[in-house]
Amino acid sequence: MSYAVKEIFLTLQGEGGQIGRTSVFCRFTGCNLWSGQEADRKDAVCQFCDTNFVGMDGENGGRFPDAQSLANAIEACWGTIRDPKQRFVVFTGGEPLLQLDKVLIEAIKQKGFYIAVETNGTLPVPQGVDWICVSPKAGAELIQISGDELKLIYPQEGLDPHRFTSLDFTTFRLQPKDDMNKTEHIKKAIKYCQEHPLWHLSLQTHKLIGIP
Ligand SMILES: C[S@@+](CC[C@H](N)C(=O)[O-])C[C@H]1O[C@@H](n2cnc3c(N)ncnc32)[C@H](O)[C@@H]1O
Ligand SMILES: Nc1nc2[nH]cc(C(=O)O)c2c(=O)[nH]1
Ligand code: SF4
Ligand SMILES: [Mg+2]
Repeated sequence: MSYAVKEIFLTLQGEGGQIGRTSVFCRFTGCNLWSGQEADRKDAVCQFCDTNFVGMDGENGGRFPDAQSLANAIEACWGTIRDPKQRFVVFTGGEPLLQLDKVLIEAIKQKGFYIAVETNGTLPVPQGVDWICVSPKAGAELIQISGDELKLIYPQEGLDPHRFTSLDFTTFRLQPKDDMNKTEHIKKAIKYCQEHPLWHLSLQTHKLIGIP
């Protein structure tokens, strides 16, 4: 199978339980909850997306003919100066589970990478992923009901965080929705966490420090 990739870049994981960790981000093209076109946003299942996942024109993006060529590109992005024992890749998108498969996971594992995924939870995570972050979306059926973190964007109309607390996740995080009312959403998320301490606040720290 070939893989459509928007971009591959080195950064720090900005969100959630692996925050601050040097990471290669592999952002796949395409999503099942929005076309990525602004004209379609208001009719999309997921309407608050902060990401451009359309096309293959980003840094190191392109159509990779097979798992080996994509694994090689991810390895090259980690580079030779960084400790190979710390190799860490985050598969995101778009929706990575539309493309991330066992063959790619195996090729990446061969290179000694710890594998994390950021998913909307509408598709099952294949075996072999080391860190599963699920971010459910109002109006989309949740299929992946276990993982390392459930990261709920807050607030979402019609989504009560309580609905998820019996699921098999190690940690539960609320991430304030980044839009024109961000300040208000941060306040609301803080209040919710303080009243429901199962939930921990997750901030998008890469945006605070101006890295991708
Ligand atoms: C761009 S998504 C890609 C992965 C996957 N499609 C998903 O939704 O989880 C990466 C992360 O950013 C979060 N996110 C997207 N738009 C956001 C926004 N406006 N404010 C805060 N978090 C956002 C998502 O919920 C997800 O946790
Ligand atoms: N630095 C950084 N951390 C992130 N964590 C999740 C992200 C994503 O878009 O999936 C993201 C991102 O886009 N950049
Ligand atoms: S599901 Fe994820 S990638 Fe798709 S539109 Fe929503 S936040 Fe963006
Ligand atoms: Mg992002």
